[in-house]
Amino acid sequence: MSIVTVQLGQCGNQIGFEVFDALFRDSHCSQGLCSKRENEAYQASCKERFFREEENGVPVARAVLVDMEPKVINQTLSKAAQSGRWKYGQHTSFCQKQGSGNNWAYGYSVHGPKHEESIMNLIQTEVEKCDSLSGFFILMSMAGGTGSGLGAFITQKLQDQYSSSLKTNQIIWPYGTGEVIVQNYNSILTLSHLYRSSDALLIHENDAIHKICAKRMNIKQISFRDLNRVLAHQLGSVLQPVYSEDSSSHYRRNPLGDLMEHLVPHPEFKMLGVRNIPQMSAESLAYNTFTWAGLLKHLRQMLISSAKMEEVMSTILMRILERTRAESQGLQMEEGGDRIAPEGSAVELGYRLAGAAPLSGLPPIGKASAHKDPHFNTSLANLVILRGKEVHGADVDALPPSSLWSRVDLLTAILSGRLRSILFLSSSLTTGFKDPALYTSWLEPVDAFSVWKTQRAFDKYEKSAALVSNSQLLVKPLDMIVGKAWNMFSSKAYIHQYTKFGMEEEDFLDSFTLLEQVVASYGSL
Ligand SMILES: Nc1nc2c(ncn2[C@@H]2O[C@H](COP(=O)(O)OP(=O)(O)OP(=O)(O)O)[C@@H](O)[C@H]2O)c(=O)[nH]1
Repeated sequence: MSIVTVQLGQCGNQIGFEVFDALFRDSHCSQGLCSKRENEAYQASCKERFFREEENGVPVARAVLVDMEPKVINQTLSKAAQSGRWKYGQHTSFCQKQGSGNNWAYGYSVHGPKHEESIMNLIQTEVEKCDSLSGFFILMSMAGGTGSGLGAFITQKLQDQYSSSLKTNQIIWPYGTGEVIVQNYNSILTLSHLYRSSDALLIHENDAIHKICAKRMNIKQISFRDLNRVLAHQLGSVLQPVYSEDSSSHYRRNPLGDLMEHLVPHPEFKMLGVRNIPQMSAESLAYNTFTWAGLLKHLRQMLISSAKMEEVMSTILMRILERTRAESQGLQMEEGGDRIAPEGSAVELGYRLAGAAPLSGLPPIGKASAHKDPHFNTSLANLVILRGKEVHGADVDALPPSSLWSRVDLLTAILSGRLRSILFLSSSLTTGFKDPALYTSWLEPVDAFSVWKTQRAFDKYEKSAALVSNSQLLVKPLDMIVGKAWNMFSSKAYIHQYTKFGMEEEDFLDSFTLLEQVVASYGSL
């Protein structure tokens, strides 16, 4: 079955190019470490999913490109054509002369209705070229204007027009430092709208990807292109063909359906995060060898410790700086000089840490995110995908105790007070990813955890492991974004920029309500 990808805005188009390039390069690389027959089957399956054949034999991406400015689309089309490996179709892009100026309302309420017909026609033409449609993969940022606003609009239209096809949105969470003052408004509007019309949100945080570029890839001057390559690798490690459970010679046929079946057991929970290892520079890779036990140990550690405190803290500090900057520019973000932050939210915590005055003013929001233990990450569903040499010997059920919890880990955990994690780990040295303590009580681990394996190696890695997780990992960043947007909304800052394009304050309130519910639902796992 095939996937039609819709790339929207600067971010969606730039990432889209890297994803198709990564998929193509991997499926044609000579280091698949498997038989020729197997490699051919893998290539054919990848092609069926993401590419169609054109008359001259050059594979064409099953994609539609949309932006309101021509520059990025032109660059994307020509980069693909110049690669000589694959290209985009001739009449698969739509662009205009003027972007959305980072205004979600402009993308959603102006560009959306105006260009709906043209964009939906392009998508329909692409759908008609698929023998069998698995669904739509929609790439966009959460915080700009076109990708986020128009992307939310188009996802809604896809839901109306193709209600029985799956829609997965890959969305980019903005840097916490804040590139644009209204990014939190755009973000909550995007998330709340997608929550209504999409089946799953595959979320990547720019901060987290940036960190991978700096620490694991050892890149000094990090560009969007670097970020996008890391992202494309992560997405490829999830989306490339994998054997089905009942057969180790046939690839799964329904890529989006299979993901959804294993990861989204309830429509209230549709935020998915991706982790994968190893991901490192070619130089480092040459000096490293990996065992399945070691890779699984690290993947499991990434899952159980939310370990996001430093990111949270830096975001809080940036928020305080942002606020100071806004105030010095005469922007009254909060009434009467009172510090108004959602009680229990990270912003409030930031004020407390900064020694600020007690809170006042607003009804609490995001309260439900007061987790039992802020360091522990409970999952609803996890999927581990293993690719490479001797994969059938990789045991996800029983990790050797020595590989689970090193002394350094233990010391770090004790120092950081992760008591529940320590107790949990010490009681579960042999239960791997199927430990009931990892999951919410209303799902049996056997239903909540899946593992897919394939011996065909991915990219340049002899062995690699990816984890797609529907868990509490994103609750903290979500709570922060909702809290920041609420702070601005309470003083009506910049609201006129949205209402002048037809939005109402009620729309914001609906978004807050929906996302509060999401935070509360994940918080109660
Ligand atoms: N990872 C990644 N993030 C990007 C890229 N380009 C932009 N972003 C992020 O996307 C957000 C801005 O969205 P854009 O896609 O640039 O905006 P747009 O959708 O084109 O909307 P307008 O510019 O308002 O027309 C910010 O959070 C950026 O950090 C990219 O190539 N890669």
